[in-house]
Amino acid sequence: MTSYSVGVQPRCFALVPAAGVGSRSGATQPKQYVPLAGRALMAHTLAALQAVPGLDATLVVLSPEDEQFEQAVPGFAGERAWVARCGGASRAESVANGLLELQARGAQPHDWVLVHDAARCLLRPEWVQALMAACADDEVGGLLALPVADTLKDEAEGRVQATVDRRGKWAAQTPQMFRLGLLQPALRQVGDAATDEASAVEALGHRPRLVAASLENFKVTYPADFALAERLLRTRAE
Ligand SMILES: Nc1ccn([C@@H]2O[C@H](COP(=O)(O)OP(=O)(O)OP(=O)(O)O)[C@@H](O)[C@H]2O)c(=O)n1
Ligand SMILES: C[C@](O)(CO)[C@H](O)COP(=O)(O)O
Repeated sequence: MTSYSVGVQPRCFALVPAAGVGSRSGATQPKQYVPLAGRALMAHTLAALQAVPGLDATLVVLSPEDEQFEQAVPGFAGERAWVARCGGASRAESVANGLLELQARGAQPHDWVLVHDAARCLLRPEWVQALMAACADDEVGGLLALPVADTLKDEAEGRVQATVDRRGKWAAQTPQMFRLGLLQPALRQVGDAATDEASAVEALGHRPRLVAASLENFKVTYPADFALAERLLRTRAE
């Protein structure tokens, strides 16, 4: 594979896919705009990323039909905070379109891209820093993740088919951090089949690094997740 370790200092960009509709959330608007602890869910996510030292810029990828962002996250856009309404029909397409936007803004193949779900609003800057430190000298890159703590079941028609050996199993979170020059061809090859960036990179034969994060870095997905996220955000603010 291409060796990026010698020569120019890579830059680090955050790319936040935020073009989903939140169909599982039960909300009447895209879940990234649901108010939590005084501001839109996604405003918490972006504030955490903006507090990470060493991130050169953050790009938010919105749906082309989005009319809410500027009101929901006032004052976001700036020199190091970019917004593009180039979201696609799937998360993978939104990320791929975001990578093209980063390129158009000068990102180079050796630069790092940290893809983070807008819906993971409990992110802490120190977890991102831990990922960046772990991947800085890595050829491939890596992701935040959590070793599975529950017993895992395989299901068929509402009944247990089998108990799955959970040893060595991790639940993938975000950010997921890869070089632009690796992630772009990986997503191009795998397309919508990739539910995360790591699986696209894995499909090219690489083994991303796993960096342990926290249960708190969960993705708001189902109706009950909003109340949990709000409680945690309010506790942090105390
Ligand atoms: N076409 C899409 C679909 C998803 N996302 C983003 O990808 C992240 C993780 O996806 P998920 O939790 O699945 O969000 P939704 O697709 O909005 O939710 P659902 O699958 O319940 O509809 C979210 O921040 C979401 O906005 C995106 O940018 N473009
Ligand atoms: C990328 C991700 O957050 C890793 O857990 C997750 O796969 C995204 O959610 P989706 O439901 O697959 O879109």
